[in-house]
Formats: sequence, structure tokens, C-alpha cells
Amino acid sequence: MQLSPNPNDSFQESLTIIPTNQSQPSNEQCSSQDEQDQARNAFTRKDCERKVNAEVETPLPERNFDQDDRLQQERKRRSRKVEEPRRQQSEEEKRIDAEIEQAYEMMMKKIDLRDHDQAPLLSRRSVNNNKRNVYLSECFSGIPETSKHKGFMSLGNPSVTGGVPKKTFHDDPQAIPLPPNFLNELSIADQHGFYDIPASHLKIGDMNFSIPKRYTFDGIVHSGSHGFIIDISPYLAPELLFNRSIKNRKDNPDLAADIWSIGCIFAELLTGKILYDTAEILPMALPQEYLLWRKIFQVLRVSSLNDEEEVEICIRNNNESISINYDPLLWTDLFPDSIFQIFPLDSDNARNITQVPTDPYDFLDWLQILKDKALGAGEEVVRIFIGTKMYVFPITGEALKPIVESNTELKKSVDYDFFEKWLGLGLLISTDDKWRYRRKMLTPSFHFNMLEGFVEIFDRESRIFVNLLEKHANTGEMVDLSPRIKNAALDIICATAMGVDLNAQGDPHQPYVECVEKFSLIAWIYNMNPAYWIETIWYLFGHGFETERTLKILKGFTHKVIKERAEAFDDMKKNGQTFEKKRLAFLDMLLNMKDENQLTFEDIREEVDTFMFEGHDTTSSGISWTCWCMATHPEIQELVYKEIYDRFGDSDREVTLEDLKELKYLERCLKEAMRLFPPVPMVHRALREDLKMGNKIVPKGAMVVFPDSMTYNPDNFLSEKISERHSYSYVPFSAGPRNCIGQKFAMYEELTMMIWILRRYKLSTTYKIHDNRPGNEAILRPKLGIPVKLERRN
Ligand code: HEM
Repeated sequence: MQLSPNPNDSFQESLTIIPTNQSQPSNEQCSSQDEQDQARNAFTRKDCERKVNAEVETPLPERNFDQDDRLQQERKRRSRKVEEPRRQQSEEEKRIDAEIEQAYEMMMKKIDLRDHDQAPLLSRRSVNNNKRNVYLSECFSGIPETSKHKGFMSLGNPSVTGGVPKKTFHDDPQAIPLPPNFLNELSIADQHGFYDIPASHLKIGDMNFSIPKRYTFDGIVHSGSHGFIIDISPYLAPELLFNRSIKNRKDNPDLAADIWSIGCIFAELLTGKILYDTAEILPMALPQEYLLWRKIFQVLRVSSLNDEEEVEICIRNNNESISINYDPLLWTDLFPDSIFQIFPLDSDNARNITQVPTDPYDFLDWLQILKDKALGAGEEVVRIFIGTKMYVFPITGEALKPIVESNTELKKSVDYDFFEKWLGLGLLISTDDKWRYRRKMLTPSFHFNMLEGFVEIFDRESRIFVNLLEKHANTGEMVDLSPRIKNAALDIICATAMGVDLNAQGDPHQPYVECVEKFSLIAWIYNMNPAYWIETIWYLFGHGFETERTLKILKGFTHKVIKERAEAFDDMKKNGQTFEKKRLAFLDMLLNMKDENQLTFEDIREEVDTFMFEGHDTTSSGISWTCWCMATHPEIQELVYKEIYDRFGDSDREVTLEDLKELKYLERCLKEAMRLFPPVPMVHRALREDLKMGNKIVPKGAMVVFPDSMTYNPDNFLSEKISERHSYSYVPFSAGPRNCIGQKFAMYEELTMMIWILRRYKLSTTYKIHDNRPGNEAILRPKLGIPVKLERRN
């Protein structure tokens, strides 16, 4: 990460705000009109050839956004079952049908796409889920049903996204310079106030999904050839292509087919590669059908394809040598508006989504460069677009002040929605009354008077931690401390807050810890790529299934923890033990409230998940990065060691609360590490009202993020230095009413572990501090882990 050369700058944070909004078309995106016309003609000719083979029903009329009864009609039609006229099958056709069914079953045996857990990829199963059908169809039709819709809905529906500012800010000299409102310029608004992209662009609408000629891939839309089924010939769903109903797809073949085609199209858009060319496989005959299936499975990277033999059996007349001369369109051609672009402060640097670093490490670097540039230009906020979301980063303490001090701007942004699947509406994500109630209820569990008991556990687990490292000491080998620290931190949160001894330290591959990491990464991938906000694509690329699998492990783990403690708690009560409510451990307090019918099991589950996550991943990040700073700064490490030695000498006695209060230099080192590598790199808020930040007015519908960086110098936390700064220039635990509830807990845990590590071992590494890059996930990850050598101190 780039460090800011100016020490004053180095303490500036950013806040991000996201209204779903508009942006500027970039010149490079549009090919010339001639080229477009040529492409259109080419597609038309090709399409005409294909059309000969297509069964064409009455085509749907062009969508007219001014007539809402057209939409109503569509919806009614969609709710009706479409009966395909059935003609008598010949014996030969029946035989072929039977063979297909058999082959299909064979293919499906290993990779049962109908089984949620096994299906590694693709969304076809999603069509069997009624709820999701509604979601998808409504999502694509652009008709708001609930305020939960995202993805393409947010292209143009203010009432759905809840974030598009009503006024434009161009006229306001103080306002952030927003690019022109593409919704107004490019869209057609109907009387419901929703918009769609005009027909000259990729159009997603009301299941009459159509890609205008110039944007078809090498075929054309037969709109309406199967009623309102999406009918893009290259990606026609197999059951339509072969005019056969496939087993288990009979319930809702039209929608299944729609989703198939949409998924394929977006997959092609995303990868820039043709998935499979139906045209080459047609005219259909049995072996070609197998070939198509094979192609499909290849595209989906279905695992059974490793078993080539099995596929070969299915392909009796294998015709592998299909050469496809295909020149995919660029994202920028397909999405000439800002939808898939990210705009930094100056639009010269606009990038489309494929150019923006999607790697969390590169992204943070990129953000840092933007921040430095903005500071150089005297700006106090930076704004970027990711898809339709606008993020505003306050980069000075003063610009941050109005948001952290606000008692009303406490709502978390849409970027937290993904975490809701896991953490529910626990304290981190909930808002308004629920949040207020929970915050009041949970605060005593982490009150100062509980900490003394916790320090004993910090001490016990830290001792175990350093003992387990013993075998690596003085060997000269590099050992990665990061996963080990995570396990220790997990043991600590379980023992302190949940009253459960987990012994994760004894298990180097704790699946829960691995899944926490995986989930954060998946969330990052999701939030960064607007295309993934469409559920079909999300599942098509396998992330949906991976998310479900990960969640299952995460929730299963906490479920077990709660159950174990609930049983112990019941036993204690049966044995007549009484509890002082004020001193109950976190989980016991929740269980007690459940007994009093104040909480449900699900309420407990979401809080336990929240605290398990926030309570271990954050502190382990803080401890890891501090170790890194120590290993890369031997002279500072020696100063810390001296401070520890002066207090403990050669003894390896337990660490007490009194010790923690005395070791001021170590505390400064920890704070400085958190300034350089803030464990929670971004905090987001969705603005409810326009807000003045620094010299800009930030429109409502926004959220807040604070990245941080620079040179390691614990003296930055000498009291005289602190007094020189804005009080909000350093906020690793956030600030104001919605700050971190566990910050004292975290500081004491980190101090205890660092004392144990540093009095037992001298840390060193061959790397330099910034060789190890932080990754901008929910929790800041060290790219290299924490590879250090350990030398026994005594
Ligand atoms: C170095 C360690 C930690 C850091 C840097 C940290 C940082 C933060 C930050 C920045 C927030 C605000 C997040 C947001 O608004 O999105 C937060 C919230 C929170 N933290 Fe921490 N945290 C740490 C440790 C802990 C621990 C140990 C616990 C629990 C024992 C904890 C529990 C929470 C909870 C529950 C919230 C949500 C509070 C609310 O919204 O009212 N954190 N933390």
C-alpha cells in the first residue's frame, strides 16, 4: 500500500456513501455507428438463416412503457401455463426421447443439479424455488414488488433502491460533481416511475428478454417464438431446443427456459467467451444433443467432466472439432452507460468493471492512490461508483465528523446485506429501534467490570498459544502466525462470551475459521461486481452454492456452541445455582432472556454469530499485523521487549489487568499497527438525508468507509501528537453512538497476547513491512499471512 508522505495526511480516514445513481458515458465505450450497423446487418443475415428452423409463434409486441396494462397482461400471461401443442411422436422419436432421458439421468447422477448441496454450479435449480422465481422475474421486469430488490432494479428505480437523490446536484456549487443523470438521459420513465434502458442498449425487460440485433452474439432474438419465453437461439434452453420436456422441468418450463437463457447470456458477457454454439450442433440429432450437454457441463465446470470416459460414452459421434470464430463484444460496448463502471474523482480515470482491481489487495492500493490524489487537490471527500452505487469517502477527520456524531445516520449500507444472510439482524447490522434495544441490552456484557474475569482467559489462551509455537523456535524456519492467532482468538471469544471451551488451538484447520475467511471473500466478490447482483449469474458462477455451503458450516458451528451452553446453563439451574444478572456472561445472559421469553432462538443465533465473528476475526487481525510490524521493525520490538522485561523480568507469571494498564509503549505500538492496518478497513453507512461533509454536500442514499495507511511510528500516539490531531482522524473502532462495543475487550486481549508472544520470542522476517499487502475485505487480511522466524528469548 502506498504511504502518504505527509504525516498530517496520514491520519485521514474516508467515509463512503452510496446512492444508486448515474454516471457519464465514456467515449471509448462506443464503437462507431458504421461498425454497429455492420454488426447489426451481419447478425440479421445469420439470424434469418436460423429462423428457418425456428417455430415462430405470435411475436410479442415491442414493449411500450407508457401502457401499464401491457405489463399487467404480460404478468397474467406469465402466470398461465403454456401448453405447447403436442404432435404425435413417431416410434423413432420415442426411442430417441427415451435415450435422451437415460443419458440425462446418467449425466445428472454424479452432479445432481437438483440437489442444493451437491450442485456445484448453475442456477437451474433456482427455477424450482418459487420465491426466487418471483424475485427473478420481477427483477428482470423492472417492476418493484418489494424494497429488497437489488441488481438491475437499482438501475433505475428510485423507490426500490431508496437511494437515488431526487434532485440533481449539478446546480449546487458545493455539491459533489455527479455525472449526468443517465437515467433521465437514457431511460424511458413510465407512470410508475420506473425506468428501463432503451432498446438501443441491452434490454432486460418483462421476460420478453431481448437483445437488440447489434448486441446479439451471433444470432438474434426470436421474440415470442415460444410465447413469452426468452428465446435467444444460441442459448435456447435444451428442452426448447430439442422440443422436448425434460424430466422434472415440467412444472414451469417457460420460466426455467428463461432463466437458462439469461444465465447463459450473462455468463458470456462476464467471461467474454462463447459458452457453446448451439448453431454448430444443430440440426439436432441424438449424438449432437449429447455433445451439447457435454459443452454445457464443460462451461459449468461440473466436476464429473473429469471423468471423461463417462462423457465419451454419451457422445457416440463425437464431433469435437468445432472451431468458433468469435469476437466478443466488450463490456463497454455492451454497457455504454456507467452501470458497470467505477468512477473516481476525475472521470478521465473512469474504468469499467473489468479494469478496476477486483482483488481486495489491489483495490486498497487503488483507493489509496485516489485518496492521496484528492488530498493533494485539497479535497475532503473522494467518491467512486461501483456499478450504480456511489461511495463517498471522507478523507479528513472534519469531513467524517458529521456522520459519526449523528444520532440518526446509523443505518448500515446495502453492502452489509450480504452479511445479513449470516449475521441476521444482529447488533452489527440491525438498525433503529431494534439496534437501540439490543445495544442497551448487550452493553453490560462487555462492561469494564466484566473485563477482569476475561483477562484470566486471555492469559490462559496466550500461554497455550506460545507453548504451541515452541517447536518452531530457533529452527530458522518461517512460520505463519496468522491462522494460529485466529484459532487462539476464537478460543478466547468462545470461552469469555459464550462460556464454551472450544480448543480450536488444538485444531490447525478449524473449519469455522476457514469459513469465516471464505465468507468475507465471497462477500467482497459479490459487492464488487454489479453483474453478480443478479441472482442467476451469482448462481451460474457457482458463488451462490458456495455461499450456501459456507453458511451451513458457519451456522452449524454456532448452533452447536449455543446448544452446548444451553445444556450446561440448564444443568446449573437445576442444581440450584443462582446468577447475578449483571455479571452473566454474554451467552448466558441471552439464554436467560430466552427463558423469560424476551428473545427467540433465532435472536440468540444472530447475536452469537455477530459476536463470534466480530469478536475473533478483528482481534486476530490486530494481533497479526502488530506482530508483523514488530518483525519488520526490530529496533521498536526491542523497545517493547525492554518495557515488558522491566515489568516481568524473566518470570513467566500470569498477565493481570494491572500489567495491561502499565505497558504504555506496547499500547502505542498496537494503536499504530491498527492505524496502518485497520482490522476493520471500511465502515459503511447509508445516508438518510443529504449531509454536508467537509466542503461537499453528499446526497442521501450513501454509505461510509474509512481506509487508512502510512509509516510505522508508535510515537504518533504520544499524547502531545494526539492532541495535535482531529479527534476523528483515527477511528479504528469507529466512533460515536455506533462505535465498537468490544473495543476495551479487544485492546486487552491484544495486549495480553502481545506480551506473551514478545516476552517468549524474538520475531524476525526477511520481508519489509509493505511487502505484505492488506486486503480490503470486511476484515483486513495480510496477503502473505504473517511469516516470521521465532527465536526463544530465554
Ligand atoms: C481490534 C479489534 C476490533 C476492531 C478494530 C473493531 C472495529 C469495529 C468497528 C470499526 C465497528 C463499526 C463497524 C460498523 O459500523 O460497520 C465495530 C462494531 C462492532 N464491534 Fe468491533 N472491533 C474489534 C473487536 C471487537 C470485539 C472483540 C467485539 C466483541 C467482543 C466486537 C464487537 C462489535 C460489534 C457487536 C459491533 C457492532 C456495534 C454496533 O453496531 O452497535 N468488536 N467494531
